[in-house]
Amino acid sequence: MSHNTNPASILVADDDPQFLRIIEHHIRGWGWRVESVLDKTALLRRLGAGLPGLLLMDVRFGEHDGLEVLQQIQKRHAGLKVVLLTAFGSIENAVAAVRLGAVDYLTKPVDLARLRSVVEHVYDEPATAAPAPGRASPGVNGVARPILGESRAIRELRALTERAAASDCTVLVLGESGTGKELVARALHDLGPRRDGPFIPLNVAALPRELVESTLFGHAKGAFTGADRMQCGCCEAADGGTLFLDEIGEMEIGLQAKLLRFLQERTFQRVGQSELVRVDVRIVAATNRDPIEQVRRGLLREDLYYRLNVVPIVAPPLRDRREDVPILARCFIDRFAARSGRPGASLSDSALAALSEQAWPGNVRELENFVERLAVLYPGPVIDESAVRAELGKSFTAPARPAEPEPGVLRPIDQVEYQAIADALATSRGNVKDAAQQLGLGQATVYRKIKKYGISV
Ligand SMILES: Nc1ncnc2c1ncn2[C@@H]1O[C@H](COP(=O)(O)OP(=O)(O)OP(=O)(O)O)[C@@H](O)[C@H]1O
Repeated sequence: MSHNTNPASILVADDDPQFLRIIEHHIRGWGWRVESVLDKTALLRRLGAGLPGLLLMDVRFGEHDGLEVLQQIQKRHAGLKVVLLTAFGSIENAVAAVRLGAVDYLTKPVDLARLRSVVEHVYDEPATAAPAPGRASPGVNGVARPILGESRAIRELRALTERAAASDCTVLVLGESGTGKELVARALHDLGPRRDGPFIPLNVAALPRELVESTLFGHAKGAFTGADRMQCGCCEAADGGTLFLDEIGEMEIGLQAKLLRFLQERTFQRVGQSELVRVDVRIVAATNRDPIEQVRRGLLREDLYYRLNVVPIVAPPLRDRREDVPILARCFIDRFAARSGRPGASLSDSALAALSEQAWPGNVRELENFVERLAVLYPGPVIDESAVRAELGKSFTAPARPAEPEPGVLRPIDQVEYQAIADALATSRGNVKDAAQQLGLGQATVYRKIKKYGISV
């Protein structure tokens, strides 16, 4: 069946109206058009009227099994891009979804930063920047999400990423938060021999510690309370593809020993099972900490570090390659404009120069968020230097806060944490390093919380 495609829209299918409201709000805020459907009949009807650019669908969809629905709609609408939402920890569904042709999966509760990056990855047009001259293969700039920049550091990073992709070796991606480590990991997958296999990211820091092992290796039925059936983990999900272990520095030292064994032998045991499972997986790991310092402090096993560090790739901070700021900012404004149906929006040369002066402690992610904020707040066709300066000059503005509680009234810990972080960022005028110092937390932790609560700096 052929249909009109409306590539500028995202369709969300979930039977929870409250979830839909929240998710729609965020997706719309990032500039895409979004619609939602609450049941299978509405979904099929909606797809019959024209295909969205992307369908986000819950694996448990009313009384229907989302995987069956996925199969049905893929038969009718070949080429429709689907991202499945699965319950926390039910990685098995994710495996099945990817095998059935879903382009990616997300676990619920949805991490908004990850949702956004998945949607962007699936959605945005490839190669905004021209490929480097003389490159024969599509190369890093020909993949769905190009690594942009023309600074020497970025050109070297691209060349190294392409070479490492071809070799299938284990790669450790290092760099501060927001420098593009996940982008490099995806490029390694997309350009390598496993590109047709799954790319399975696992953010170690985003999981409660006690769930990391079973999410990674799966578990047997009855392995722990609530394990009512056997489940596969990310290692199995990534069979034939790439497993991306993000924030590896946060993994518990005991589990690091098991990961090491897996790296050496490519076999592992599901939690609660003695049987060995063998898979064929490429490992890419990333950390925003200094691994040598972590080893020195006894937080990262030295033998694991050497195993992972076969090819290190360092993503440089944006402040060391300011010449890339205009290229990135132009791409972000084009992308945002295209998504939100406002083609033609641009940044003046002096606006770009003003952006290039900044240090961007949150790196490319911070620049991306800032440019989007400009695009939303200054709808004229050309955003000029005064707009940039006005926004830069504003002290950090916290998003609408929850109402102040009565003294002595207990609040959920998330709310307390949110408030503390928002306050620290307000006092430090958005400087994450200072805020982290005030809070007695590591910078990486503060960035993670900023992502978690969707705070804009
Ligand atoms: N060189 C680049 N070209 C284009 N986009 C980039 C580049 N570097 C980073 N980005 C964009 O910046 C955002 C952050 O990048 P990414 O998530 O890869 O960073 P990260 O280093 O993995 O961050 P974290 O350590 O916080 O997980 C993403 O939206 C990514 O697409």
